Amino acid sequence: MAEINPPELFIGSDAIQPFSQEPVSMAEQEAKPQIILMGLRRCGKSSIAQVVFNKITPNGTVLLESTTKIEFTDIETNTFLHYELVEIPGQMDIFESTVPMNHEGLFSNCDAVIYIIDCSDSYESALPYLYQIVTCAHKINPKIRFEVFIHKTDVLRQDGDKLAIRRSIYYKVTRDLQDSCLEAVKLHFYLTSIYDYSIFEALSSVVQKLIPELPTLENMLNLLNQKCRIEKSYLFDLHSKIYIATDSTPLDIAMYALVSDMIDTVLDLANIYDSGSDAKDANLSSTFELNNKSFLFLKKVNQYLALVVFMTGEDLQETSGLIEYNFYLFKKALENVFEIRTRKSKEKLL
Ligand SMILES: Nc1nc2c(ncn2[C@@H]2O[C@H](COP(=O)(O)OP(=O)(O)OP(=O)(O)O)[C@@H](O)[C@H]2O)c(=O)[nH]1
Repeated sequence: MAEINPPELFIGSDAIQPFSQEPVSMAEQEAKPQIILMGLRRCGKSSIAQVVFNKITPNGTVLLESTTKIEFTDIETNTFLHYELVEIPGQMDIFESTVPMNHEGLFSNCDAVIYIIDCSDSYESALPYLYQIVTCAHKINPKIRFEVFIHKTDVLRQDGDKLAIRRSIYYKVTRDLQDSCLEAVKLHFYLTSIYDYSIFEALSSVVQKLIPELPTLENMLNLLNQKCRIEKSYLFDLHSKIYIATDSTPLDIAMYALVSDMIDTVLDLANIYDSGSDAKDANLSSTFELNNKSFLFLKKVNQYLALVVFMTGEDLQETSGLIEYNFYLFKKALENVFEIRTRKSKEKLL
């Protein structure tokens, strides 16, 4: 199978092939990755899905009714991110034989399990079910990744309390797995809440792992940073506000919050002044000037994705030409990566 080489970036567009977005076939759709959302009753599964993907306000989730059957949601929000979210109701024990879809079928096709623990309740009661899921799912499909969201952290006032709970859960879970000789199974822990940006950040980390081109995208963003003296850059999915890639510098949650607010503002304004023309929409860009000569610059790269960068100490008037040119090359390179992906998945199906 041909390897994906990083596209030739920032040296001119001659080497880059034109972008073609062809319809996805049935077989390709079936191959999409699957993420399972699990946890005890009322831990917050539906709320997370509704807030992130359906734009319900966090307060609006208070009235959500308990889920009674397994829910499958196809999430295709951009060219790189197409997966299925499967929500298992908290009242359903998937290890019971009466459940409509048995756990073997469930885990054998799944890429990641997100297990949600309500830390506002007695979180220890959620640990035996987590242990049961990890041991069983790992046996059926050793490739599954386990992501644990320690959720509703907004109810904990002190950062110290959040870290103490995380430490305690981590310690108990790893000890139980070690006792079962399963220390090789790695779990990732996140502190989340729908009342702040932590849930978007955690989901970004989870879904990024589903994108095989992630190292290439990271490389491209690193190169862009170098060429334009950018401090931080993100490739955002505009619909869900999940970022599908960022450069290799450390992530700052305050910066993420700022970028996220910027996207909301720009999209709201774009909706108000929308001319209805696709061409205008595709060229959408915006600059926010912050304190101390720093800037946030957003530019749409296609219908779903936007590149957002943070710069300090630059005179934007002077550098705007350089940025525009490199953004253009970035966009072309991205199209190239997507084309390689489409070609590879077609080859796989032959
Ligand atoms: N404080 C706080 N409450 C939350 C958060 N996320 C969800 N909730 C609340 O938790 C309650 C239960 O949320 P659901 O999303 O219905 O829980 P669920 O896991 O889907 O429940 P089942 O369908 O019974 O499995 C709701 O009242 C939500 O408003 C959060 O981050 N913080």
